[in-house]
Order: sequence, then structure tokens, then C-alpha cells
Amino acid sequence: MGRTLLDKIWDAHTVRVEDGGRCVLYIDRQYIHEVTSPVAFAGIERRGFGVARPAQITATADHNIPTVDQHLPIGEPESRRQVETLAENCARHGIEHFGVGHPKQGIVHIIGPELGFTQPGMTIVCGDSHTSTHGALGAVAFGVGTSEVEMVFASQCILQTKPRTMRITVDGALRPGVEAKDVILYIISKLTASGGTGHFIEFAGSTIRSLSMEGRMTVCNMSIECGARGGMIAPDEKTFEYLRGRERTPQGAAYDEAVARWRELYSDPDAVFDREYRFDAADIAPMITYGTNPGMGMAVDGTIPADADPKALEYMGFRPGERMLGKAVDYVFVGSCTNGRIEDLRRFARLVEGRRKADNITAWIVPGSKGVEAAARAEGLDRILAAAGFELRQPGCSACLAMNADKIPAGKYSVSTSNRNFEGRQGPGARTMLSGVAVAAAAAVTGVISDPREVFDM
Ligand SMILES: CC(C)[C@H](C(=O)O)[C@@H](O)C(=O)O
Ligand code: SF4
Repeated sequence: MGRTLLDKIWDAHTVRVEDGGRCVLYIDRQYIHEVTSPVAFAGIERRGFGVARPAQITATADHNIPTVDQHLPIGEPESRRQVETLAENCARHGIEHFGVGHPKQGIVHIIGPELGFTQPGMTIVCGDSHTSTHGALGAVAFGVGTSEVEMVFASQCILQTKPRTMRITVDGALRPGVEAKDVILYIISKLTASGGTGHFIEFAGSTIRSLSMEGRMTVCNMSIECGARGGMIAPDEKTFEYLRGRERTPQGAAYDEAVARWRELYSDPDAVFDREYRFDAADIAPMITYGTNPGMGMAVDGTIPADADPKALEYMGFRPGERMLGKAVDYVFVGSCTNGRIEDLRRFARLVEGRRKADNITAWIVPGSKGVEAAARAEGLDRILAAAGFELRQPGCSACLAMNADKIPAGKYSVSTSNRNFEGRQGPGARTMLSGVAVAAAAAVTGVISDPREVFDM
């Protein structure tokens, strides 16, 4: 019987299968950040272990850092301590670390692919749920807990049960104004926030193939928001081109050899998945969420479902059957590991170019990495944004979660290109509506929830 892409990579990395079926899985790369690494470092030190393969670990500071005045010491003492601890731990164990202000610093899931650390066929973990992002390059990448971070430090392996497989196929051309984020918000709205539990998703079909690498990362990033362990896309010419010449990818003849290996990474035509779903791109509209989990999404021009969860609607201050169009917005956040890549900033800048930010909107436009920030400035996106009343900030997780200074005040409404709209996610009492870049741009210039296809004549 044919094998899935997950089978091929998983089996190639299985060192041993334990009684009970758990696998000792070899990990090619581990990413770490300041939030989930300190306890793991303390753990190996307490047990007298060193870090087995420091060269296969990459560290960056992203969650606890401010996105303005990064040259100043971090004001909040707890955050400052986290970030300093990461730097000290990395120095002690010989791990490459991109701290605040470093030209390669950024959100962990942005810099991995950007610097070429993430490559097809790899196994990749990080103590962070959105590690699934790296699956867009054809890697098996998933989030792990702090005790597993410690396991990888000590042995470069983890103990894992192999997930079940799921394929989600999306075919057809996307309608005007629809972007990768809308595709994944649509899929999660169909599967619900728990519909992928226990599975590893492979995204396939002509719509997925047509997406840029950045768009594929957006899709895989949010694959876990339906409960899946991870998401992946078989690598193709776009993937190989994206990786060509990146700082940490093989160069020259070694690159050609790598591509030859990467070409073997696909699910065999007769591979059988535990579950399959099919969607038609023509059914997907620009999306927005109305509730308090990412599965509570709808077309921006639709109405809130009559059977929507009453508790979620109470938190959001919405009622069943209402339209989202015209609803009040206070904050717009463009950024995060979901939509903080250069393509996202380009899209936002092009849409708002020649227009003005609405007076009632506070907007945070946050590049996902120093690399993205530098590219945006080199392309003059910062000037386009400034002319429209927007400021390009410095890279970090920012308003995606309330672990730094960028918090949405209680009761305020935020249109956010990030990935989670849980109660209090962007600050205690904050009300988050998830969307793609175009819906965020439309809200930013009109001051209310608007249909980007009308505002921008798409
Ligand atoms: C802080 C970290 C553990 C967390 C995660 O695992 O995802 C964060 O990145 C998030 O997005 O909620
Ligand atoms: S940007 Fe958001 S989702 Fe991504 S790693 Fe940071 S906090 Fe988590």
C-alpha cells in the first residue's frame, strides 16, 4: 500500500518503536523561545545533562518583547527576566540565539523558513503550538510541551505516538478578494475547533498549490486551530525556489542534491488517509470570526448563525442573526506568525495606499521578523503606510497574545490577522475578530467591519 507524506518522513525518523506503539522520533531541528524553554533548561541542568546537539537548536526572543523602542531595556520586569534568561541559557549551552535587535530576530515561526533552517523532509519541534507553520515546506513540524523540549535538549529525540492522517483537498480558483487566511478560516469553520483532533493534516489540491509559500504558511499555521497535531503541504517547485539561496539551506551542488531528495516527498497516489475532506474554492468568501474560538467564522457579508454559542456571543456583545458588516472596530492588528510575513505587509500597504486610516482606529502593523521589517523598509512600504496614517512597528508576537505591552483594552473590538480569538487572548476583556489582511485593511480605513471587495473594488 502507498504511504502518505507523513508516513515517509515519520518512518525515516523513527529510531525505535516502544511497547505500546510510541515512537522514539529523531528531531532534526528544535526552535526555542523565552516562554517555554527556561523550565526545560533548568530540568537538564538539575539532572546533570548537557544539550546533546546545540547546533540543531535555534533560539529567538518573540513573545515578551515590545514592538517599539526595542533599543531600550524591556520595561516590564517579568518579561525582561524571561528574555535575559533565554540569552543566558543559550550562551551557557552554545545555542545560536537571536535576541532583541539582532538582524535575524523575529517570531520563531517566521524566521525558521525565512532563514532556510526549515527544510522539506525534516522533523521539527518547538515548545509552541504554531510550530505547524513549518509544515508548509513539507516538514513534519509540531508543538511540544516543556518536558518534551527538555527531552530534545537531552537526546535530540522525543517519544511520540504517531498521529492519524487526514487530507484536506481544496480545488479551484479563489474568488477576488479571497486570500490564504480566508481558506483556513473557512476550513476551520467547517471542521469546528475540535474537528481535527488526533490527526495530522496534509493540505492538497489546486487551490493549495496556487498559494505562495507565505500563503501556505498561513494555512499550516492555523491547522492546529481545528485541534490537529499539525499541518503540511508536499513540497514542489515553489518550495524549492523559495529555499534556493537562503542563508541556512544547502548551497550549490548540495542544494541540487537536496532538491533531488525533496522531490520524493509526496503522498503516493494509492496512499490511504484515515479521514478525507474536500472543499471548493468558489465557496470561500473573505472571512471574519464572530465568536471566541477560531471555528466560529463566517463570510464577512453573512449573518451570525442563529445557533451560535450564547456564551461566546455574550462575551463579544453580539446577537444571533446580526450582520457583521458595519460593526464597531477600535483596533486593527496586522502581524503574528499567521500574517506577519512580507507578502502580508505588501498586501496591506497596497490596499491602504492613497487612503487614510479611520480616526477611531488604533492600528498596529507589526512585521514578523527583522528580515520582514528590513524588506518592508527597502520596498518603501513604511512610507506608503505612513502616508496613510499607519506606523510600521518592530518585530515580535505583539498583540497576538497579551504577554507584552501591546494589549487591547477590556471591551474594545479588535480586527486581528492573528490566529486565536479566545476570551482575553489580546488582553483581559478584549474582543477579537480574526480575519485576513484585506478585511483588516477594510476595517482600518472605514473604521467598521466592511467588505474589502466593496471598499477596494476587488
Ligand atoms: C506561549 C506559547 C506556549 C503559546 C503557544 O504554544 O502557542 C503561544 O505562542 C500562543 O500562540 O498561544
Ligand atoms: S505570534 Fe501569536 S501564535 Fe505566533 S508564536 Fe507568537 S503568540 Fe504564538
